[in-house]
Amino acid sequence: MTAGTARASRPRRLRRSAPALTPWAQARALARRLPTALPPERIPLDAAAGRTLAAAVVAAASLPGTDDAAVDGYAVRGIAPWRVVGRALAGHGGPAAVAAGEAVEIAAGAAIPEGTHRVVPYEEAQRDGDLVCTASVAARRHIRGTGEYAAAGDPVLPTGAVLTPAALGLAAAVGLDTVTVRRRPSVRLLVTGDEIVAAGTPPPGAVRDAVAPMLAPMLRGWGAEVAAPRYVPDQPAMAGTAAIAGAVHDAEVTVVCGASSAGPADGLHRSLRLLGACVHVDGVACRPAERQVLAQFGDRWLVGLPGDPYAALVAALTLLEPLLGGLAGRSPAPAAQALLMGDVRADPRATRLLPVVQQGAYVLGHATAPPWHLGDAAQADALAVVPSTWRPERPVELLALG
Ligand SMILES: Nc1nc2c(c(=O)[nH]1)N[C@H]1C(S)=C(S)[C@@H](COP(=O)(O)OP(=O)(O)OC[C@H]3O[C@@H](n4cnc5c(N)ncnc54)[C@H](O)[C@@H]3O)O[C@H]1N2
Ligand code: MOO
Repeated sequence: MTAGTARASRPRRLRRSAPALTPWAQARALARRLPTALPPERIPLDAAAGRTLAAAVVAAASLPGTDDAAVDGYAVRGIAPWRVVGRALAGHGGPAAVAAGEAVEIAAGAAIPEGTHRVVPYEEAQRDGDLVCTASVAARRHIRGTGEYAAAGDPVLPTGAVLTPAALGLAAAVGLDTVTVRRRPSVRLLVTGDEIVAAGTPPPGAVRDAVAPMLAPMLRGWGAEVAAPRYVPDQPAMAGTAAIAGAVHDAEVTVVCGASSAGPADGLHRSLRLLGACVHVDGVACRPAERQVLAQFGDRWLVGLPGDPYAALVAALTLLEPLLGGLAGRSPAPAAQALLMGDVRADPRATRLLPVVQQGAYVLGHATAPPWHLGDAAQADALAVVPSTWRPERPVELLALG
């Protein structure tokens, strides 16, 4: 078992009485900082979307690879008028050099013949037989210099960056077929509760699982490899402990939904004690989703989410998103901020997380969102983080809903 060394990360021993709550921002920071990034692997570009770079992308080729035309037109040398002596098409070469008073009709992307100093775009050129001239005295040369955007050997994307579609295009543009990324963390979700059904219309007394359908795509969006959820009964209690032991063995991150409170069927804490977990966070000072858990078994992690679906969403954004970011070695993105309008008040004892809708430069929040209902979150653009000290004129941080 690896215990954190910093004071803030020292694990708390599980107690029967209510443990002290970790402040929301501190819980997030711990989840981000405690894990060690997974090992790197080299993979093809077409498998790398959404992965995190474990090494900078370094240009193998200069971009552009040669001085080339930025527009279609005439590459010219000397003073107008110019006599057109040939054509240069991209990928096909053309006249290697021209003399003063000569021009080459050129396609965008074609290497410019030696000696030409400017490309006159078609729309600025007047052609008459072999001759071409221009009335434009524009200073733009319309020539891209070799390595103007990247020289071979230049880093073009830093370690920790997420490979977006544009980033993959850039890696290809500088001549790469593979990239070095972090291995994806594997995640197993355990959905607890005798009342929970995985599919169909729930009969009276049963509750349809709302958490696995919500969490699986979020986890994939955060770069995880997500195994099929397992449904775990509350009874017998050992079933939960065995399910957790199995999941911790199989996956880097185990997520337990429900059973995090102190009710008669809520066995998570008992299982953690039996399995010798190192508990870093046991309750977070936020509304909703106070009952969240972050625990460690060696290099394996467990996050406990409250069963109520909106509270589970809040807890996933509080602990799971930064934990997966830490395991993937991802550089934290700067937090989006906005001014918050609506009938909202801070809670003096906790950070509130509210679904908000974008309204121009502002976001609009509702006074409360009940922990058990996803109605507002399902139509929200983000969750706003409302600290206990918040005042209406202060911008709030926004958490993207994926
Ligand atoms: N004495 C107290 N009791 C409770 C408190 C409290 O402060 N004092 N807090 C309540 C709150 S708030 C929450 S949240 C729950 C957290 O409890 P658990 O994490 O143990 O969750 P469960 O009891 O298993 O379930 C709570 C609720 O959510 C429904 N649920 C569970 N899983 C799912 C799912 N996958 N999909 C949809 N709905 C789910 C479940 O049926 C319950 O209604 O503790 C309270 N108790
Ligand atoms: O505290 Mo519960 O975790 O909000 O719904």
